Amino acid sequence: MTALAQELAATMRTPLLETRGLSKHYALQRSTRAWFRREPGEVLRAVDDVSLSVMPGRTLGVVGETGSGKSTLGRLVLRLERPSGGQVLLDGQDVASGGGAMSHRLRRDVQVVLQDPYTSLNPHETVGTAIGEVLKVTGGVPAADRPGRVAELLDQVGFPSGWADRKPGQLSGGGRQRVSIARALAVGPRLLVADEPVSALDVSVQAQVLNLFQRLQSELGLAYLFITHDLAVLERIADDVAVLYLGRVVESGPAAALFASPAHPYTQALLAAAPKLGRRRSTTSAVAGELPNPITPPSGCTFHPRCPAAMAVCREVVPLMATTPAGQQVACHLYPGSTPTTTRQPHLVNGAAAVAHPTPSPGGTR
Ligand SMILES: Nc1ncnc2c1ncn2[C@@H]1O[C@H](COP(=O)(O)OP(=O)(O)OP(=O)(O)O)[C@@H](O)[C@H]1O
Repeated sequence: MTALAQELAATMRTPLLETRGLSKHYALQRSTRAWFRREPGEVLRAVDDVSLSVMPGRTLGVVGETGSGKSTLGRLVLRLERPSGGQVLLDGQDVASGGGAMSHRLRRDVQVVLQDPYTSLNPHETVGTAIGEVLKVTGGVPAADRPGRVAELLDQVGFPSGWADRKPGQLSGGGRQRVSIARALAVGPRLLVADEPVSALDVSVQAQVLNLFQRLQSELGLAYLFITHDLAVLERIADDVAVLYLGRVVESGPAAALFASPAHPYTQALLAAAPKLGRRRSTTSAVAGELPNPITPPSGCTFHPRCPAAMAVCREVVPLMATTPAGQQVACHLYPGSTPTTTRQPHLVNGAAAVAHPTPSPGGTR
């Protein structure tokens, strides 16, 4: 193998983006603490010890009910919030210890597409101006070349170049989402963090925008961290999936294995309730029982009060990640390897220090 081929092979094995034991714990306000009878120092664990990786050119889907920590995870990856613990790595390098150069690289390499592009688009500005502004700020494209580059970007997202003169109000929801994708592409990213990018769209338009994401991935080699509450969307677009419940990953693995044989009872319930893409379903919880208050999470496995397979151990002990025969990682006492040995149990009562981590799977998530 030539040196170049070896370097290329190593690049393909290194995750573009990785989180290791990433956590975000929010301090509780004094009044909230008093109301819920929590002690000073107790926190809301929005994201708790999450380890994931996104390989170049692949899509990692993150799914979970409202309040499971998906958006917080996205903000942590984008460094819009500081983590309480753990690391975010870009090409294997810790972004927190990489100084200004690393922050600059993160801003260039990782861009975001949000659910509601209206909030980020100026209603008085034309589409062309909105995209041109990004080219101006990020540099690299001389002023004279910007209109041509804007036309190219509009073409890439499926717009006629004549639409550069339109304003956001003259576009449909799908059209505005295309503009926000074009703006993200203007920076030249390698990864898009897409936070519920199709949730606000009509079902017919959802499919078109997902097609666009897929086409851009194959044309530009983009990777996606695709955040959604809707498993049907991930079935269409994800290579790997991580399922979040109350801030923790309960199952992850290759999408094909996870959809064929979901291992965790929570994933099974989400999947049973998920419609096929193209049929609208309510955004209220699809899983029996209510999502517990994250300020007072259940002990042991936090899913146990809603779990049809709950056992006594589930009320007491936080499950470790185990590997299923099909290759998923799952944190559930139903699987050998998830229940820690008695010598380790003192560390594993919910709310205590970090739980041991599995080693990365070659599939991209863990
Ligand atoms: N700035 C904050 N301060 C305190 N708590 C927060 C803050 N941001 C988020 N949370 C809490 O963290 C938890 C996770 O919220 P997050 O928005 O990440 O979930 P989500 O899965 O994205 O939900 P949704 O689908 O509704 O956006 C929730 O309990 C939320 O109330």
